[in-house]
Amino acid sequence: MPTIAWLASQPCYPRIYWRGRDTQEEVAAIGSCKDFIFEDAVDDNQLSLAYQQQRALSTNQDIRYYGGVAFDRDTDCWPEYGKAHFVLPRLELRRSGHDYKLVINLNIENEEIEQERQNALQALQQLASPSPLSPPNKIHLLSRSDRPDHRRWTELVNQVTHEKFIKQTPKVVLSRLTQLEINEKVDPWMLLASWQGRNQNSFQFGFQFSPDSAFISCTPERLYRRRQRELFTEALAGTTTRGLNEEEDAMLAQQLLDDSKNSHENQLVRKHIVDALTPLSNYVGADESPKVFKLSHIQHLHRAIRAELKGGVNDFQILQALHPTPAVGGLPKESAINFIRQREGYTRGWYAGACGYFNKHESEFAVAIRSALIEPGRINLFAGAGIVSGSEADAEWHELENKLATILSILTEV
Ligand SMILES: C=C(O[C@H]1C=CC=C(C(=O)O)[C@@H]1O)C(=O)O
Ligand SMILES: [Mg+2]
Repeated sequence: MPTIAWLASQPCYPRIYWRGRDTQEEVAAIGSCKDFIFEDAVDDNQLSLAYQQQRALSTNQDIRYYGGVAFDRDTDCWPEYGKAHFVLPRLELRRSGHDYKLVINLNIENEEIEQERQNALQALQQLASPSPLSPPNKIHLLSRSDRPDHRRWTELVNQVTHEKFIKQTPKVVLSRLTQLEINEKVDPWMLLASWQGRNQNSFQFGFQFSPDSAFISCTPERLYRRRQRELFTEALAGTTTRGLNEEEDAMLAQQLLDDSKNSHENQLVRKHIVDALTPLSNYVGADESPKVFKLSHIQHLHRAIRAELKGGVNDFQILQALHPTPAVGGLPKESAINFIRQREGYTRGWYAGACGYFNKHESEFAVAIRSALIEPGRINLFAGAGIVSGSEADAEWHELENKLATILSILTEV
């Protein structure tokens, strides 16, 4: 039985799913032992403080807090998701290859231990036997709307690429919300399982805090993975489509590698990440030349980056330094984010946020792009594109479409 089907069969919330990109591990978590939601603006220092307090309560090395941080913590947020939301799950099923481990968390901070033991037992007794996920149905689309629409998108791209603006702000990653109105029920876990089938080399995760809303993502992009003091991150930016045959595919990949606009898009991310990590690290190394990262409908430029962190550097300093990277925000960070905040015309919420987990020895976060927010009667899809000098509005609009191609091909007849 796939772990994701087990998760979808359980009657409790939150339901959380996490699968790393190149780790063999998969996690399904249900219920919460502790829940930390930040509805008001919260910076990394406040998050760090809350985390240190939690960490001081237990010496258990296995404890993980799963959750996410919104793209922009200074604007409105989605209800339930907040500006940041982390959960110490009640139960976790962790699979590593053929090994399964069931983790049960008890919160004995305020509760009587006997009461908390009862709560945990109850959660175990409530576990339902899993049933297979039903095969995906194509949705009947009532309508589709895009925000910004094509006309507004063109204006925005022209504003960013205007000589005067781009001199000060060389990159802004503009994005679009595509809303699909439907009148049937879509199972987010079924959708995520199908998405996972198409892009095995991506992260897959989902957060469902209540029955009516789920945020799922099948993203290729790692924000960072930390093992003790070793840090892995990357510059993933620059995009083209896949070819219809091997020859065409290789030609497109070569064109992507040779293209100056796409190279620039990627270089800016690489340079920024290296600069941001340097004060926190004893060593930072990044690929000189990019490689091509292939997904089912598109291919990206990719540079791997590795750092040896200085002693005492914590996850929140890493988050602060990296998030949002110029692969989803822009450069300089503040001016790009201001532009997005003022002009994009919708709330990104957790789209392009950072989702993953904290643990004492190893933490991992993905960048929540290629994502969807599933609500009753509506599927919200998100796509962004890095606007730099040389960007053309129509080509970038097309890039947004290409980024939605996989999920749209699962949802609708194409
Ligand atoms: C912001 C997104 O993609 C980023 C990641 C890879 C390539 C990108 C690009 O070529 O523009 C974007 O920077 C998205 O998919 O929503
Ligand atoms: Mg691009």
